[in-house]
Amino acid sequence: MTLLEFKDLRVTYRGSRGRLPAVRGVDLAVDAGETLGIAGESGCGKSTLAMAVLRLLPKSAEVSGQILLDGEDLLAMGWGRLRAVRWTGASIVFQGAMHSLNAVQRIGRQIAEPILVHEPKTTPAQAAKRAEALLERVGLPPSRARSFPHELSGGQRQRVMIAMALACDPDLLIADEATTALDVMVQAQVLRLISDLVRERGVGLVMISHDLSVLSAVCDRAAVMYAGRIVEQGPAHEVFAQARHPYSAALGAAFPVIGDPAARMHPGGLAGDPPDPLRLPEGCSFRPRCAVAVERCGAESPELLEVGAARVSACFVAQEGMPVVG
Ligand SMILES: Nc1ncnc2c1ncn2[C@@H]1O[C@H](COP(=O)(O)OP(=O)(O)OP(=O)(O)O)[C@@H](O)[C@H]1O
Repeated sequence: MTLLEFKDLRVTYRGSRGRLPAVRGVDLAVDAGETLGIAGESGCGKSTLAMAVLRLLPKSAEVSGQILLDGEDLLAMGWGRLRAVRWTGASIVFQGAMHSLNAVQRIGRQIAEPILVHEPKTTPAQAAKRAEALLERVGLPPSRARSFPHELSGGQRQRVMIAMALACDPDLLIADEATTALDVMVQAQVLRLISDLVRERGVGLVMISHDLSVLSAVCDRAAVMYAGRIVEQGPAHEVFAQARHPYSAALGAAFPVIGDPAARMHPGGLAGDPPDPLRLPEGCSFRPRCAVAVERCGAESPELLEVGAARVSACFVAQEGMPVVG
């Protein structure tokens, strides 16, 4: 059953330099209990997509299309309904979310707060008990409920944010670079924790990262974004190990998993910079950085089309069945 669906989502920021198209027509679906990774370099529109789900974008953002959560359009609903959906329907953990904890409030109280707001029949004692159980589930001693944020390490605070995001049993969790600010060892532990928790609770997960190898380790499916569009989508390990778009291949090579034989399949890496969204090139947006571009790529923008079982790619070369690594 489809849990979350983006239908032709477009987000344009109005600014002093003009209108900046950050998301340019994204169609994407996540099933209940499924884990979807979204990969791409900085600036490709991943966070804009994530923020759009809970309507957290700044006023300068013009949004069109639909974002359906359980069939209900989040972009069309009133603020009252939206407040009810936040935390219970969908919740989000940001990069560096640990800095958004309230410095002068105990951890347990902060985790209990969304429970008390969204479940008015719950007593403060019951909410406190649930907060302790959640702390335990994210690998922290329940006694930490009495701690203040400054008494915890960065990794522990990020675990608290995950506990808080899951406090009201949402159907969907969005993790936007949720482990990027942590050191590598802690990153791996927190990633495993998120993946265990969503599977055990049947929560749908959208995990956003610039690192395709991270997503391939955690997610069922992966979508790769470039210049505001999805350019490839498929089973996560396949997108990483056998990319069907030259950008995914380069992204996979830029962050190879040490010791993974798949890492050797993509020589090269990621040279050059993504295009300025205000001055996108003619034809395919990736063409200026692409080693396998053909003449047509400079004239036409490729659609996202099927290139194999459960695989889609917006690349003319892949659509012709040719190798995407030069
Ligand atoms: N509030 C804003 N006003 C104007 N432009 C913005 C705003 N937020 C983001 N942008 C621009 O929109 C584009 C997409 O940004 P976004 O943050 O969604 O990308 P991202 O892939 O999440 O990158 P990062 O990983 O660096 O956050 C970029 O060109 C960015 O400069």
